[in-house]
Amino acid sequence: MELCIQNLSKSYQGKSVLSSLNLTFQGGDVVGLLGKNGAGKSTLINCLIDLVAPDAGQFIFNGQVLTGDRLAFKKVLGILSDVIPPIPEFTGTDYLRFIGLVHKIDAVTFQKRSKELTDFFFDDTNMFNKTISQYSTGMIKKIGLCGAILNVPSMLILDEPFAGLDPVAVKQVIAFLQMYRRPDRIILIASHDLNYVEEVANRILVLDDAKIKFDGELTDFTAQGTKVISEALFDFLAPRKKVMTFDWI
Ligand SMILES: Nc1ncnc2c1ncn2[C@@H]1O[C@H](COP(=O)(O)OP(=O)(O)OP(=O)(O)O)[C@@H](O)[C@H]1O
Repeated sequence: MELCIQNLSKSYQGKSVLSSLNLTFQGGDVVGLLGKNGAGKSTLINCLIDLVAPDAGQFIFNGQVLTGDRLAFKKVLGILSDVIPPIPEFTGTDYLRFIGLVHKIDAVTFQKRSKELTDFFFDDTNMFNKTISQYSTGMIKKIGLCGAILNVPSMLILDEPFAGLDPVAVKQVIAFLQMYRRPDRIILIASHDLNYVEEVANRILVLDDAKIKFDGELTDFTAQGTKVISEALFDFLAPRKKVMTFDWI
């Protein structure tokens, strides 16, 4: 399992968000994608999952350049992103059934996977008969995660998976990801929840000024654990010092 991103560029209204990025993801990678608000993390993900057309660049999946509908790649993809939320008019059960149909998962396999996933992530299974429009933020995230995993994706992409989850749910997601990572799977997690990222990632990517500022092992990023991850990120991003001039406070 290998995905190469070559010379990926994207601008919005003349402002470069991604500038000639080159990256390779390999099986076993659990990547924490970090960066400030507006750094381009979601744009990178959206280009990767074919929601946003890049200005330039190509994706090479297992040696094949992805073109057209990229179906071979999408079949092995699992995505959790607020940009494509679970359909609010569906019940949780219907939503998972819909995902199962999209991936042509047979009925017996579907029953087993959906039951085991929902039993793991949810306490109150009565909710599955209610429409997703009645779910809380965390419940929407969890049903979205169940949907993302249903096809047992080789590439699992999670955009802000921890945002809106209570601490118990976060623990469940982390435990699940620790179970899910394998030498033949890639997990890409864009998140600001650095301590949670640290519990699952083995590789860190930092995006800043449309470029990759850091790409390496988590242990190198934190200088063999001598820095906490937030401090390490702070060092890379070196934010401008702003002078406080609130004379009205
Ligand atoms: N559809 C769009 N039209 C115009 N500009 C956009 C669009 N989508 C994103 N941008 C701009 O691209 C830049 C990167 O946005 P993006 O959402 O990728 O950042 P991010 O790193 O995911 O941020 P955050 O951490 O806040 O989620 C921002 O300046 C944003 O305003």
